[in-house]
Amino acid sequence: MVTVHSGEAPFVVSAPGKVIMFGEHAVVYGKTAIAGSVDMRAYGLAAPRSDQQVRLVLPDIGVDVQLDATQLPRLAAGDLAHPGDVEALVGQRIGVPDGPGRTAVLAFAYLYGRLCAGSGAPGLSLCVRSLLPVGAGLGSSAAYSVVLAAALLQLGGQLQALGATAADRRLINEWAFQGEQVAHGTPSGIDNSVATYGGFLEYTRGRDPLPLPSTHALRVLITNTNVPKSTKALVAGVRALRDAHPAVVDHILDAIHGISATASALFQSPADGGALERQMSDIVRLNHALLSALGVSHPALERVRDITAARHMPSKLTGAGGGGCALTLVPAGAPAAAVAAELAAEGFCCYETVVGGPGVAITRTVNAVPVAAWIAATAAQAADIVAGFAALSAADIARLAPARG
Ligand SMILES: Nc1ncnc2c1ncn2[C@@H]1O[C@H](COP(=O)(O)OP(=O)(O)OP(=O)(O)O)[C@@H](O)[C@H]1O
Ligand SMILES: C[C@@](O)(CCO)CC(=O)[O-]
Ligand SMILES: [Mg+2]
Repeated sequence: MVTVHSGEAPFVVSAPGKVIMFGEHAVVYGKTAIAGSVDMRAYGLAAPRSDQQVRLVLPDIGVDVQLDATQLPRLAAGDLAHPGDVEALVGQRIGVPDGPGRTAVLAFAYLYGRLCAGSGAPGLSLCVRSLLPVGAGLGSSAAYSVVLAAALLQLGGQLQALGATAADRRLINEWAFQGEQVAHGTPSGIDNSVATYGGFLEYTRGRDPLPLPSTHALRVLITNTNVPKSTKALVAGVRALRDAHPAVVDHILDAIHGISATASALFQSPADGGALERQMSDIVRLNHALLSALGVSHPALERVRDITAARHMPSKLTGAGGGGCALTLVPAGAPAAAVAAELAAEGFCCYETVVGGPGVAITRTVNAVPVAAWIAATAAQAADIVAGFAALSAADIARLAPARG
């Protein structure tokens, strides 16, 4: 039987991962990138509690920590001025264990410290599960960060309408960006923006992300080459090439900007599906060729490209390159399953997904049934609501996603 903590009713927050469609690397130099949300999401169950205990459960990465809310320090804006500040302020104070979950716990403790800590701080149990692969370039850290920010803002009564208003989204995005900063230091902000707003975004550093009012949902195949990559090293490699050959590399970056501008116009155009697919195919091929010229492709990414090109499906690397993921456009009627099988036979992992789905969402009900009762019915053997949520199958977790608009 699932027990519910007293106080406010439990709620579920979810946020999508991202795929960069066009403009990676060039975005570092102030050029425009286009990214979209994928239909794989992170899901957080927030169960408010009245005993001032704070429990964070992250089953995907083996974290289950319980902290006394009065132990968690209240943090101020300047506390994230230097990398390592959060580590010093929070990590040592509350004794966060070393290991792969350390960053995730620190990001939570930082956001709780900024948004909730202090006298009368609310207690909660928060369990986050994700259907996104971790560290594969699909923005799992940003989806996690958006879930944290939205849950804590909701708990603190700072959202107007369960994250649905423009002001709510702006607030969630701002705080999620800070969560990403705890983890990464200097993220561009594109990942948390997509996880918050969903859909397609036009993103240029230093400007507000521009949601593209697209009516075209795109079917794509995302292939994880499973080749580990270092975003930092790849970005540094492009910088070294640009320093050595500015006159050449700046033209490549400008050309990539032109691709993003073309894509932005296409997403907003009333072009029919066929015309859109033809033009998108051209710019996918061009963008990959330009990224390859910048030295950020990899033999595994070229292999994905060759296999899909043979079936008339264009691919490009997505994210930093050097391994990680490739993005393949799936035109209507294309044999996606056959290509996915061929790619899987080479040891790659494929996900077919639709780009451009909903952003952050907070819900208190599942098909009109209160979250707690739905979890109780779905995970009947679990001892409490968090254990129930942790026990849900991936298919059940996916049922908590908002419907496409
Ligand atoms: N399911 C999850 N549970 C808890 N923490 C998670 C989860 N998914 C991601 N994270 C956090 O995000 C980190 C991985 O983020 P990282 O930025 O390295 O990869 P990514 O976001 O998947 O890829 P990219 O940033 O290149 O798109 C994890 O170490 C953890 O801190
Ligand atoms: C390579 C890059 O453009 C995208 C990595 O996902 C780096 C960045 O934008 O911070
Ligand atoms: Mg990330």
